[in-house]
Amino acid sequence: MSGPVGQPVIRMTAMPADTNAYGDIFGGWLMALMDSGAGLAASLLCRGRAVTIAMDGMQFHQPVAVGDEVSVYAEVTATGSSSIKIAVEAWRRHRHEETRVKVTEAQFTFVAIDDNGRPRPVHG
Ligand SMILES: CCCCCCCCCCCCCCCC(=O)SCCNC(=O)CCNC(=O)[C@H](O)C(C)(C)COP(=O)(O)OP(=O)(O)OC[C@H]1O[C@@H](n2cnc3c(N)ncnc32)[C@H](O)[C@@H]1OP(=O)(O)O
Repeated sequence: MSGPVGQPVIRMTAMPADTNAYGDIFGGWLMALMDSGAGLAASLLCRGRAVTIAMDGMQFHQPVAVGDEVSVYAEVTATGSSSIKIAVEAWRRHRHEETRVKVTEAQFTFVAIDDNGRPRPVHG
């Protein structure tokens, strides 16, 4: 299996407070982590504020367990006038092992915005 896309942007340990009633880590926790990671990539590229406008193709391949190391990777795949498309993946690693497994992926679209919350050019 090939490795993660792009650059590492966030690394966290999954904690008991992040679980659902069955003891699995909430999908929403992973989505929030991925959104934050994509936001870092978007803000760096546009050198300012950027907001999420779309999240497409979210796939949860495998569950995440309490204690796992969860790493988020992001890669800018395209830019428009004000929009930025970012491929994001989350990978888990059991804290006692080296093997990493991709658990989640999605395509995020961010829009660079100005001080009035309106779209602005990504570059400039
Ligand atoms: C320095 C100290 C700071 C401290 C601070 C720290 C902060 C540390 C936290 C950071 C955390 C960040 C990561 C979380 C980021 C959120 O959680 S953001 C919150 C959730 N998102 C929102 O609230 C956004 C709500 N939406 C909006 O405000 C408006 O839709 C927008 C984004 C301003 C866009 O306005 P609009 O009139 O719809 O714009 P429009 O011109 O039609 O389209 C703009 C672009 O979006 C594209 N687009 C429109 N719809 C779609 C769609 N469905 N799919 C794909 N593309 C689309 C268009 O094609 C266009 O692209 P370009 O051709 O310009 O490239």
